[in-house]
Amino acid sequence: MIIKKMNLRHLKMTMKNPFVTSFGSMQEKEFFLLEVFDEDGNSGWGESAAFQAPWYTEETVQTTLHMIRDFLIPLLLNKEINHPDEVSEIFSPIRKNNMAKATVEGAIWDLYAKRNKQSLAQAIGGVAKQIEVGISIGIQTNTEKLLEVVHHYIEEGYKRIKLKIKPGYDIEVIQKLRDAFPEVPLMADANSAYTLQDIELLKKLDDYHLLMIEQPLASDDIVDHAKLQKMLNTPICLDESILSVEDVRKAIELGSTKVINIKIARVGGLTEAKKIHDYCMEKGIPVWCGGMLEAGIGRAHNIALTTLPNFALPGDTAGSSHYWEEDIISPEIVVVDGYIEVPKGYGIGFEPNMEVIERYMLNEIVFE
Ligand SMILES: O=C(O)CCC(=O)c1ccccc1C(=O)O
Ligand SMILES: [Mg+2]
Repeated sequence: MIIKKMNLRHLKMTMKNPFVTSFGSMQEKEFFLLEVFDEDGNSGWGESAAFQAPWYTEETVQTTLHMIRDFLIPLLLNKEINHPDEVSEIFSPIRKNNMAKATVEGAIWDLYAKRNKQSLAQAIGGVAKQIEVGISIGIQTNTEKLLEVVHHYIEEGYKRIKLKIKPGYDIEVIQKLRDAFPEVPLMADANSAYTLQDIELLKKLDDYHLLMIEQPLASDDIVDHAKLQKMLNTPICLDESILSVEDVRKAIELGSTKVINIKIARVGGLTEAKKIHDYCMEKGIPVWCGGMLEAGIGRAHNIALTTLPNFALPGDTAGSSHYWEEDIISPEIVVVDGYIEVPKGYGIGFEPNMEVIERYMLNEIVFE
């Protein structure tokens, strides 16, 4: 296929509720939708994940624009591509900026699947017809509110609860949750809020049979995580520390992790995400699909990824209505009894809703 044209739309949406982590609160979500066209007029869609501020990784909305517009698009426009796996090769002269790369690669994957009259899940080798999902709950103003929110999501059927923690909002909160819901599959995500100095506190996590503790230590660390894992029974899951399959290899060799959170954006695209999946499967390490508070296009890519066989644990891909008054795709993504049905249509299997997209659009750039 030849990439004839690309359309970069900048959107701004407001989430129903602020999402609070150890770094602060966010409610506005700005992102890009990239639509790529081939020589026959087929089109594929990708969504960018970086936030306005660089609190999760170093990328931002503005660095995404800079990278896509000034580096990545010029490398692909009017080029012939036989398979989306070639895209990461073509992007290899550009270091990191994984979220920008994943936006473009995601659009190429959707286009490729559509041209081949396959669903995106089929195109990457996925097998599941439905996927199991959990929910990630931000830090709440008080424990009563948290218990109420958790109760609500358990009633809705979500398969596991992930709780954001930070120093001062951890053991006591987990204790109260466990008292209220002794059996619920529960995990905690620290987004790098602790150090090895907190070892005594972290060891107490072992009392609450958590499924795992996600990214307790620094966002670029795998050495201290290995030391910590030796002192904990609770499995460590790495998120921020993993940017590539090479990172995964090193973390597993060191014993830093027993589970991997795969985010397409953080690892630079579906091709790398699949490599990580395959490597972990070979090593007996289960994986699950993380989230970046995506709108519908990004969410659809996550669903396709989660159909691969080693996605053994529920991910963070909650339904559209958990985040948005109105999502940018039709139909919206719905969760029934903790499951999402994998769409059978070609590509991502959801239609971009142009009316809604135009309503939230700030700006549009066409490249041809
Ligand atoms: O609901 C989602 O999309 C995932 C929520 C989540 O946990 C998260 C949201 C924003 C940034 C980082 C993380 C994370 O997994 O650490
Ligand atoms: Mg995380």
